[in-house]
Amino acid sequence: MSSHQRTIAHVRAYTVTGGGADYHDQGSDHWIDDHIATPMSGYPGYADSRQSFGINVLGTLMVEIEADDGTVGFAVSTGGELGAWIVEKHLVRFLEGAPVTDLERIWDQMYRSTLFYGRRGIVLNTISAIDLALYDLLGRLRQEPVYALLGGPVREELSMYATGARPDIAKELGFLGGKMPLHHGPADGEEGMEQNIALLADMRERVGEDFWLMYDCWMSLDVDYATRLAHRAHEHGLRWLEEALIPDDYWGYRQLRKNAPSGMLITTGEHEATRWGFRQLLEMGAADIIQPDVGWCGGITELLKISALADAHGAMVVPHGSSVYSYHFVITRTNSPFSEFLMMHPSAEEIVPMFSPMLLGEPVPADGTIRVPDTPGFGVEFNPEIPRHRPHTH
Ligand SMILES: C[C@H](O)[C@H](O)CC(=O)C(=O)O
Ligand SMILES: [Mg+2]
Repeated sequence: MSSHQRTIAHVRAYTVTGGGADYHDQGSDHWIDDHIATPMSGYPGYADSRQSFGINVLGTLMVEIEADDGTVGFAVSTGGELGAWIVEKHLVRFLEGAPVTDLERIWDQMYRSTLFYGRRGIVLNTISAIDLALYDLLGRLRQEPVYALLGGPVREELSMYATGARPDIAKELGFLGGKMPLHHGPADGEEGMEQNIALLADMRERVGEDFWLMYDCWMSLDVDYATRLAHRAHEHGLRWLEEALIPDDYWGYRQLRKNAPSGMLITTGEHEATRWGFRQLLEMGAADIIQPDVGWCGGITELLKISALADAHGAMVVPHGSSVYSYHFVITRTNSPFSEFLMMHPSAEEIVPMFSPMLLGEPVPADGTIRVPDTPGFGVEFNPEIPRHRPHTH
């Protein structure tokens, strides 16, 4: 029986804690929670740690989809118990009993039926996890890697940049660039600005002229501060300024892109979702690179549409994080020339798998490049030693 005749027999949703898809869910000594500037930095009680305001409250959502022959596909995203509830109590009705190849219809029904409480955020994370699990299932049924389902690779391997506290070590490890978290925003005044510039200058000194350095501002700035930072950082060869403003401020991004020094790229989009959100960014000329997260923007089904839109607007698509779920996509797109690797080692000094310890078989960069697994589906298994919990059933 060929895969289009197979149907979905069971859908199950689990929660998992401790790193993985909710990569902010780390120990307190991790670089990812070390006084990073955020939209909450103006509130003194929440400036030192992102966990203090709840960045890790969601946890990981794991969705498992079983076909009528017993083949199981799965995916993980950020979403935890809320996501599990949306799967089991609401969206499962569009899946069970349907042909496993009904990706477009299932996506459309999930999106339309949740419009009254969804459109982005946790609902789109959940829709993404289901869509990714369906792609994994389809790949397993057809015995093909997901990249083959998407039209095949346009290059042999992925070139990676590293996100973390140590671009100097990322350079030694062969990455093409290093993106650091910004530690100070408007609430830290001019002294904070000087510290931001001093860290960049120190890193530039360590890595030399040609290595890419970027700042990830995680939605923490305003247009004035971001413009001043961009011009100061330009003197130290900052390649791009990422997510400087809150995601809803499309007008601010448009202004910032106009204000930025020539040659500096303005990037954003990891907290944006769907073709309509990205249409807004692209039509307003708000970013040089868009950075959808395939686990949050609507899954592969939606990312294909976002990517086509970006291509027509002359913008690059460099997805945020997301490990294998991004890799299988990026390898098939000419307008996604490189990819992100989040350094999840606590001090960013060593390479560990991005969704560690949740996935088995997750590829890691060697000399700054990743070869995308050619095993069926996304090519990873859920680590059976990690406890998972099914909080709701249907
Ligand atoms: C480092 C950033 O603050 C965030 O944790 C990750 C991110 O935005 C990115 O990888 O991009
Ligand atoms: Mg970012």
